[in-house]
Amino acid sequence: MNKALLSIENLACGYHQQAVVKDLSLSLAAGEIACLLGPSGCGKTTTLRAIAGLEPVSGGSIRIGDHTVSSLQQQLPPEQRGLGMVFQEHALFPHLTVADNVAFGLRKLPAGQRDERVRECLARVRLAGMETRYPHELSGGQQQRVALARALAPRPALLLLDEPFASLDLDLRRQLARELGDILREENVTALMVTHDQEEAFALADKVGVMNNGELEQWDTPYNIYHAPATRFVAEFAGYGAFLRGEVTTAHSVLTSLGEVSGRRQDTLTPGTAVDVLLRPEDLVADETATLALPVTRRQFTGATILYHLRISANETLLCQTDSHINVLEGDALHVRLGTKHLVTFLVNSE
Ligand SMILES: Nc1ncnc2c1ncn2[C@@H]1O[C@H](COP(=O)(O)OP(=O)(O)OP(=O)(O)O)[C@@H](O)[C@H]1O
Repeated sequence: MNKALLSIENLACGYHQQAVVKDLSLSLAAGEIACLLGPSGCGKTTTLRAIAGLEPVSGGSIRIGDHTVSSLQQQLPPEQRGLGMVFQEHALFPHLTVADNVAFGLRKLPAGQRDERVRECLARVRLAGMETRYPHELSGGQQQRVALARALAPRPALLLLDEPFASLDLDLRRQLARELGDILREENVTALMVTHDQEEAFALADKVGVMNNGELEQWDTPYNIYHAPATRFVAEFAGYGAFLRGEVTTAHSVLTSLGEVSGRRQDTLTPGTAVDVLLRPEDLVADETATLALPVTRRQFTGATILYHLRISANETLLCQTDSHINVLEGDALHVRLGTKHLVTFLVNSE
């Protein structure tokens, strides 16, 4: 395991005496890419701003490398933190060319090295040849690439990105998010990005943090966030799923209205305990030979797949994702069997 490049302990910060980020701790190793995910207003941007040194902290500490950059006792100015930043709005200098924008943080380098690094960074973001253009002569996606090249050029220890593609349309956003992962890894930069988009976070990040109401509910690999959510909130926020009420029977099973649901359980609950079992769309397998047939209340066609909403009772619905060759209409029944490999359970009425 690499040494922590960013380490936050019990961070608290807010505005006008109001706590916005509460007791947040996380650690990011050198070279890792992480995403902060969470609903609007949960404190993602405030966390990023605190790391950048743009907001004072009211408790806890932030370390970058070997230095404490924020605590109650000290607050290093943003420009001394060795950070790069990319924001949602392009924030390029409109009167400077692409090359001069990228060179902005390289003023201390000799001209030859500076030009070389500008060329290298523009090639990295696939904008070679655009050096003499001005920002207004670029598309929104190209402007964000320039902003990325500018932030990367001085080789920051840590790159902070706040919804860098939010103003772009979905296709371009997904494409840039994919490329961003490659670019960051080629540059070997440690990065923390704020996003609303769970798919973007899963595709890009080594670590994902899910925030809710100022608290970090889980900081983990994308796989664990999806398959081993620590809380109901994380379970519901990070992907489709539904809960099925049941009762623990053995270490490997829960009895529900659909029969025994079995798989490895992570919890240590005793038989007889009432639980809600999380069932992701892939935990239900469409199977013509299955005896269980559930009415389709809604179908979401995506092209390659169909997400079926299946009614179990007046207040219980399950989801099943199939390839789109399995084409059942709303109102008809889909034959399914349970295909759980592991069980994620939450105590009834727990958070
Ligand atoms: N400068 C400010 N002064 C006062 N309150 C603020 C300020 N900036 C943010 N807030 C409040 O702090 C809370 C967290 O805001 P923040 O921008 O960190 O959330 P977020 O998770 O990034 O949201 P979004 O995804 O919508 O950008 C919100 O309730 C917001 O209204």
